[in-house]
Amino acid sequence: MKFVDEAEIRVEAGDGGAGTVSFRREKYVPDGGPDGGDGGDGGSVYLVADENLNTLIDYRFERFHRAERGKNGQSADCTGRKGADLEVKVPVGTRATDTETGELLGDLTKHGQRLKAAQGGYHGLGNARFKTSTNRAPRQKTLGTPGDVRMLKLELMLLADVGLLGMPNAGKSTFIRSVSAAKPKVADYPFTTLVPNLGVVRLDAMSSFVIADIPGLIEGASEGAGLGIQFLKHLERCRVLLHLIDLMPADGSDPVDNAKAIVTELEKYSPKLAAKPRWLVFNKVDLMFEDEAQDLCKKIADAMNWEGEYYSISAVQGKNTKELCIKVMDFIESLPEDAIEESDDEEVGFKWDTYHKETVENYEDDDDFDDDDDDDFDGDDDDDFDGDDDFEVIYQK
Ligand SMILES: Nc1nc2c(ncn2[C@@H]2O[C@H](COP(=O)(O)OP(=O)(O)OP(=O)(O)O)[C@@H](O)[C@H]2O)c(=O)[nH]1
Ligand SMILES: [Mg+2]
Repeated sequence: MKFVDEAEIRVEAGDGGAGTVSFRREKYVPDGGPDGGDGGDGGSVYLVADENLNTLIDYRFERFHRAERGKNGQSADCTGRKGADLEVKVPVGTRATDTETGELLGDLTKHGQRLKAAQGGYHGLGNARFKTSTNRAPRQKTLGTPGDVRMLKLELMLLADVGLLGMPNAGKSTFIRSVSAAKPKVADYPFTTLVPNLGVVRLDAMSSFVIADIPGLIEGASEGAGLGIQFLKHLERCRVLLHLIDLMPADGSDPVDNAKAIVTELEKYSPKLAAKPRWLVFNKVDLMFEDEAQDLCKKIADAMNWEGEYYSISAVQGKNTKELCIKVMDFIESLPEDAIEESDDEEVGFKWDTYHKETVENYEDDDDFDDDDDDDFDGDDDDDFDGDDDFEVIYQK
């Protein structure tokens, strides 16, 4: 399953600093010559691929990125300092496009790869540069050129490594909430989840995987019951499926029947999908005593003639969930690289969880997006030819 994560950002390179007009003024040096220094170049903005990042979500909040402006030249032939470059870190796999021209800037495919997204302005010249034999006291200077300003679309294709499968209310969304930062809605009625959700499970700085939560399946889904099987197509590219089974369904249904129904629907949908590595995950062990739960899990697995892996967890209490994720990670890492199928599958609109959505909405609501009250960064007053600081600006620290 391919999820598309995307964000639109504005990058502004720094303007070049202006040259200055100045004359040497010193005791006992009458009519000192011109000594106005050049300005410094403006800083450029670079996109840098960083394998520690998994998503572009942060760039939905931090939308404006500006490199430092070059300082103006000063008297006594002092050249202005160059503006610092700004590095915008993005996950490996990010593609950047200029939204105005549609130009593809490039794909960042390797850790550490740098892509210049906006060129800094060139410095202006000070009056010392204009001194000639005929003009000993030039009053010319030039301004620096403005830095590039671009709107960029960043896109990241994410491949879900793990897919969650199960009846409504099995606890799929609860599970993804407990193991990742994703916060899809959880409720005790069927079909709470209506669109796929994605979570990134991070075990440590070096290992993480992407997990997809899809709406529940019910018996007859292949004939259109419930929400049907349309969402199963999102699991086709996963490397392992976790089939969640509610040990004690609130509607009194039999967990064995429920589990078998899911397998039947899966087979009807696609034998290929049904043949994928699939593990049974018995959920809600907190509802009974430990040994009772273990007996029941075994009973269900036997009734299904299950010979593969099975685990028991409590998604709500986070019991055994970490252990399960470690097993999943080990399994994924043990697969040969070429087991990853490339697909030109249609893209799936990516839904971040409600938590992120609400945060974005609140952010937009409180309307201080173009508040420039904290603009004390522009202390260097003179020749600041872009007076339009209507944006929240992220500065290089
Ligand atoms: N006791 C207990 N309840 C759980 C556990 N996991 C989930 N639940 C409850 O089961 C109900 C359904 O959970 P969801 O996570 O929404 O289930 P789902 O599989 O995502 O359901 P759909 O989105 O409708 O397909 C909620 O009331 C959860 O609080 C668990 O480990 N123990
Ligand atoms: Mg759900």
